[in-house]
Amino acid sequence: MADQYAQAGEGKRPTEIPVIRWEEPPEGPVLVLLDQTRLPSEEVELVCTDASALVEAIRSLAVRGAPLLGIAGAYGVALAAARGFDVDEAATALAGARPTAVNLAVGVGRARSAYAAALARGDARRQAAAAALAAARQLHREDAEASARMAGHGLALLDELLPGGGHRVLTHCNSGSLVSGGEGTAFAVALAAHRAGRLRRLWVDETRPLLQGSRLTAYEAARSGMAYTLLTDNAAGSLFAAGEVDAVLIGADRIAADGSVANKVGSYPLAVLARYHHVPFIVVAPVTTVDPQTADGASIEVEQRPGFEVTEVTAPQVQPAGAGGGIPVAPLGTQAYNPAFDVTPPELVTAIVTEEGVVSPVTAEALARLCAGSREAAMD
Ligand SMILES: CSC[C@@H](O)[C@@H](O)C(=O)COP(=O)(O)O
Repeated sequence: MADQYAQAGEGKRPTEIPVIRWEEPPEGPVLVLLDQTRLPSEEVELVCTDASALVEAIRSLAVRGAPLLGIAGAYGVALAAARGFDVDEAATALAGARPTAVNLAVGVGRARSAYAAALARGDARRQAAAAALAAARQLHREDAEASARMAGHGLALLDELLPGGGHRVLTHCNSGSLVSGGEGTAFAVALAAHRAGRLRRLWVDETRPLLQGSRLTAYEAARSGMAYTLLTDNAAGSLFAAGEVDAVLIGADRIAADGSVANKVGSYPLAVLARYHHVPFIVVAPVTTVDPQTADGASIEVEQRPGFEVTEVTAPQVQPAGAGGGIPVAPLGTQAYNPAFDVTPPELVTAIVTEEGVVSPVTAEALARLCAGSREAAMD
């Protein structure tokens, strides 16, 4: 089956411009983002001069994906501080821009605490702003390191679970370098397998309604030179039934204390399919995505997105037609159910791979031990 699919790409960098960067032109500091809503057609930068522009970029998914949201949130606080805005107000707006990915609140909290601690020890506002920026840069570096370590642990796990090699991996949404300071979470594992010569194929779910799979993951896969194939989300069942999937690799937006995993809507059905077909369902996420304050899956707030994302197809090239500015694909006035995420219970998750190691089987106790170990290491 594999031979009929075309292989694209020749090992290029994932994008020509960085996904996020801080700059200090003479007019004042700015946060420059790769506008992910414009991919794959074009790589366009979005320049944020204040936190409210960043809040809008987060809501519109110009910047997205749990780890990157954390990094962006931290830089957003630094931006507000550097430009003399009310830092608490900016931090509250940023942390609330999207509710499900816990990394956003974690990143905002890290920079805000650094700012507050600097003021508390008597630093001037300018120095406190520098402390917030240092915290954002630190988080950015840590995420890159975590990403490399997750890739190593994840590949070792794949090799252990699938000793025959030639892995055929299915992924959903986008979890590569577009969501990270490094090469990402789940996608980074697939990339490590590709580089080690052990990835036979990456199956890429298109990920309706906003197409993070086809627009972003396929983009990254093509540029990496790996063998990949795009499928509609509803084709996954027949792919499993045909015996073409050896493992599922996905990221996470929030992992509750009991091991329930919130990720892009469509992840839970894949977990059910994987269980039925005896295929490992592996979640790859940094420890910052584990939220000990959220007890279980039912306590995770799932972001509800506007219905027009389902009732219209949008693209930068099309002229406004419906409420969201896209081409209607449903009768005008149709109501849509559009949760951005779903929650997979821990019993359907084979393993959670973090930079600190692998949790399998997934239990509240094992997760708590992992998080406690990571906190201790951070304090050393
Ligand atoms: C490390 S990526 C994990 C998740 O953030 C990713 O799978 C995802 O669901 C992103 O959703 P998005 O709505 O595009 O921000």
